[in-house]
This record gives sequence, structure tokens and C-alpha cells, in this order.
Amino acid sequence: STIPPHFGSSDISTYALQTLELDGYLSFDNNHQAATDFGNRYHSLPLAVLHPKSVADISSMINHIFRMGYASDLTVAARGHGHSIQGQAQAYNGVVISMESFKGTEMKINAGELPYVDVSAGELWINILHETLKQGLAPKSWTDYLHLTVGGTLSNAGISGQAFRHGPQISNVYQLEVVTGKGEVVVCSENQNADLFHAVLGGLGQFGIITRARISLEKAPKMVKWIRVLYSDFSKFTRDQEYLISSNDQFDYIEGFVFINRTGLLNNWRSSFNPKEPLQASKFNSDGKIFFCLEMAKYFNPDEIDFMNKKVESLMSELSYIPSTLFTSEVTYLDFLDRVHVSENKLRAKGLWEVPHPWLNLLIPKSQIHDFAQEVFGNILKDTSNGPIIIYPVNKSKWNNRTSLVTPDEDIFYLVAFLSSAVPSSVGTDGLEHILEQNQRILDYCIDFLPGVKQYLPHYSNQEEWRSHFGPKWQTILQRKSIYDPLAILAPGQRIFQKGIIPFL
Ligand SMILES: Cc1cc2nc3c(=O)[nH]c(=O)nc-3n(C[C@H](O)[C@H](O)[C@H](O)COP(=O)(O)OP(=O)(O)OC[C@H]3O[C@@H](n4cnc5c(N)ncnc54)[C@H](O)[C@@H]3O)c2cc1C
Ligand SMILES: Cc1ccn(-c2ncnc3[nH]cnc23)c1
Repeated sequence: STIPPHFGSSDISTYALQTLELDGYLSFDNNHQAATDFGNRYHSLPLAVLHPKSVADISSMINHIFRMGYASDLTVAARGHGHSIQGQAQAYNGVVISMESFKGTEMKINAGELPYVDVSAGELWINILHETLKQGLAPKSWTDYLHLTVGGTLSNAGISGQAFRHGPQISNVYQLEVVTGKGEVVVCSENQNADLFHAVLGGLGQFGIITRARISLEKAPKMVKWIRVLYSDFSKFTRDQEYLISSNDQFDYIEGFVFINRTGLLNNWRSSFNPKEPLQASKFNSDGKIFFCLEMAKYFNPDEIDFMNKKVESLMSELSYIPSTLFTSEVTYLDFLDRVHVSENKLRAKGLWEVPHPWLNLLIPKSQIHDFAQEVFGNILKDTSNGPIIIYPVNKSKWNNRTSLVTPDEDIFYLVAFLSSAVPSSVGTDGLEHILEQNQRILDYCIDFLPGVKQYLPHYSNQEEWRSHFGPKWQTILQRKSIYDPLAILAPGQRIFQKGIIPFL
């Protein structure tokens, strides 16, 4: 048959894609969704999108490209829910694999002694929550937002307010099924093909495509006591956060926010929280200052509410927040975990969801968090913020250092996430250029003065910066790449390796 008109005549290898026997199908047109993501700033159009119906589809696609060697310039990117920020799930002129088409076999819940759920890597966490709750179970470790895929979050870490106790999502995986950059299908775990298991966890899609995951579960609570208090003193705020993550039997979730110049802060909260002492709360005037919000959650079941309230009361008495700012509410476990979806719906209604998201996520060692706060909140950002700023500490002991994830080298480190939304075509302080400049000032300050800081959901533009990001782990990364993806076919959107230019050969 003749080569279809849309093929570049120069690259016969792409034509070869059509010779593949697939259970699913390849699409060569209308692939614009695969060329966009949540960041809304990078748009690399693939040559084709594979909609797999089986692991064999993924394996034969990759093996086919692997066997063509350097005769083909094709690369392959798995795409989960496309909620990356800087094109990490894109493959310019390559093949994007739509993992959401690949539901594989249905979810299988094992409610035994060590409960777990077997899921397709293309499954959304919100769907896992709905299904496991039917059996009174749920995963232990979450992200703040659940409309993300298992493969996407496990390729990064998957972190939220439960991480201080359970570690990130990549610390709560029993087993994975992975298709390597050679097209091999490998089952791996701590005790079987352990190096591949550790490579893909936090591996930024570099070492294999996760097709299935076995996620640990725990008994799910029915209700959550959701608490927020405010501080104007950063030292008291961090001291209380670090105290609360130091023992496991306190709260079940610890996070925090930074509010910069948020006029009418109190009223924004009134809508979703009942002020503990309404009269007192109305005296509090937050206008014109920086405030730090400590957010806690205590899981409970309806028959334990009195015991829980007593426990919370005694815990709160040990904290040094501004008394009139105690806000609490009681919600279902599902509503608490799906809380960011509420913000999404509000932003979508205002046409503010599909906008550029120049996010910056940093992991900051405890020893440097005060200098960071002083310079970034007190100077660089002093009068603006364009979205939530999240800040909370975690315990490194709950993170497995053998994974490909890079974290600061201290027992306690903070996640600080600048989740900005840019107003399209604005040239003001809410515009993309202004926010990118601010992000760069923050990064430059860290590079110059806070060497222990690492990016989470990292984005760099060249291999030298990646080498510096990985630090002593770089040799392990090179070795793993040479074993599991020697032609550097996988996840080109991360910009760590370039097909054909392999630093380890
Ligand atoms: C609104 C919002 C809130 C967020 N909140 C949090 C949070 O609280 N905590 C947190 O940790 N993160 C958070 N994130 C970041 C999120 O975890 C990452 O962006 C994640 O990668 C998105 O998942 P995804 O399924 O969209 O992945 P995609 O963006 O589709 O892919 C991400 C990367 O993983 C690779 N990949 C995807 N699927 C697979 C697979 N099956 N096998 C191998 N590689 C794969 C892709 O090639 C790409 O490199 C948030 C993101 C958004 C948009
Ligand atoms: C784009 C957007 C709107 C709200 N958010 C969030 N709000 C609160 N916590 C979050 N964690 C991650 N995204 C979050 C993110």
C-alpha cells in the first residue's frame, strides 16, 4: 500500500508503525490533546497516539521501535492524565501512549491481612478511592488532588499531608508490572527485579512504562475533623508543624499554606469553616500581612466523636496559633480527600482552570526553611501570590532512598509548592512573564544560597542541570538508563536524555 500522505517521506520507520498488529489502535490525526497538559505552556505534537487495549500493545510498540535502533528517531511517552506542567508527558514527532485508554484488567481488591488493590497504571486515584471505599478500605498515602493517574504520580512521588506518617505514594507500592525501553514485560517488587522496581518509582518515566500497580490499603475512616489555624510568626508555625509530624498518633494529615496580602482572609474561610468562636473570630483582621495556615485532619468514625474531640482539644492546647483563628469542620473522608476538586470546579466556572500554570515545587531542608521563608515570602513575593502556596514538613525516614526520586539530605524537609495560575495575555503581576521571573528569582536564590534545595516535579532544560539535580544519584540513573532504556526511547518530554546521544556509551 502507498505511504499515507501525512507521513514524512524521510522516516520510513514511522510508516513501519502501521505494520504493527495491535489489540488497540494508533491515531495519526486529531492528537492535539496529547500535545497539551495542565501547565498549558508546552505543546509538542506527536506523530501518533497509541490507544492500547493490552500490555502486548505497549510491549510490541516499544520492542518494534527498539529493534529499529537508531534507524528510527521515534521516542515514546506514556501519558496518564496529562497533568504535568512542562510537557513531561509529550513526545515531539514520537508516539504518545494514552494510558487512560489502557484500563487493562479491572481493579482487584484483596481485603486480607495486608490489604491491597491491583490497578491499571492508567487508573485515576479518585476511581480507586470510590472502589476501595465500597469495602471500607482506601490507600494510605495521597496527593491533594485525585484526578491524576497511578502511573503519573508513581513516576514522581505522590505526596500530600499523610506523607509524614506513611511516606509518599511510592512508599506504598507492593508490586509493579513494567514495560521496559526494550519492550520487555517485567513484574517487579522489593524482592523481585528490585532494581527496576526502585528505578521506576520516582523515575520520571525514564526506565519503563508502569502498566499495573499493587497499592497497599488500610481501613478507611468514615469522617474527618478538618482543622485550620493561623500564625503570623513563622517560627511558631514551623515549630508546631514539626512537633505534630514527630509522633504518629497525633493527626492523620498535616499541611500548611502561606497567605500573602490576602485581604478578607477570614471571610474566604467563613464559607467552608465554622469559626470556633464566631464573636472572637470577627475581631481578627488579617489584611495586609503574611499569615501561615496550619491545616490538620483527624480521621474518625461517628461512634468515636467524643473521644476524638477530646484528643483534638488536648493536641490543640499545645499549639501556639492565633487563638481567634481556630476554624473546624467535619466532612466525609471522600469529601476531604477530593477537596481540591471543589476548587477546580470553582476555577473552571470562572474560566480559570485551562490557563497557564507556571508551578514551582521545591523540597527544602529543615535547616534552610527559615532563610528561605525570610527571602522568598518576606522579599521576593512580599506583595503578590497568584495561587495557593503550600508548605509542610515530612520525615525522610518514610522515603526509600533506593528509588530514583531525589530529596534533600536531612531527616526533615519541607515541600513548598507555588501553584500559580497566570491570567492569559496579562502583562501585570498576574501575568505569565511576571510569575516566571519570580520563579526564576526563587530558583536563583536557592542555587546561590540554599544548595540543599531540590525541585519536586523537576524541570530542567539541559543535561548539566539534570546531572546537578541527581547529584550522587546520577551514576545510578545512567546505569539504570543503560540497562532498561539503552536507546533513550522513553519519556523525552522530561528532557533528561536525548535519543541517539547517550552519555553512558
Ligand atoms: C491540580 C493538581 C494538583 C496536584 N497536586 C499534587 C499533590 O498534591 N501531590 C503531588 O505529588 N503531585 C501533585 N500534582 C502533580 C502530579 O502528581 C503530577 O503532575 C503527575 O505526574 C500528574 O499525573 P498524570 O497522570 O497527569 O501524569 P502525566 O502528566 O500524564 O505524566 C507525568 C509523567 O509521568 C510519565 N508517566 C505517566 N504515566 C506513566 C506510566 N504509566 N508509566 C511510566 N511513566 C508514566 C509521563 O511520561 C510524564 O513524564 C498535582 C497536579 C495538578 C495538576
Ligand atoms: C490549580 C489549583 C487550584 C487549587 N489547587 C490546590 N489547592 C489546594 N491544594 C492543592 N494541592 C495541589 N493543588 C492544590 C490547585
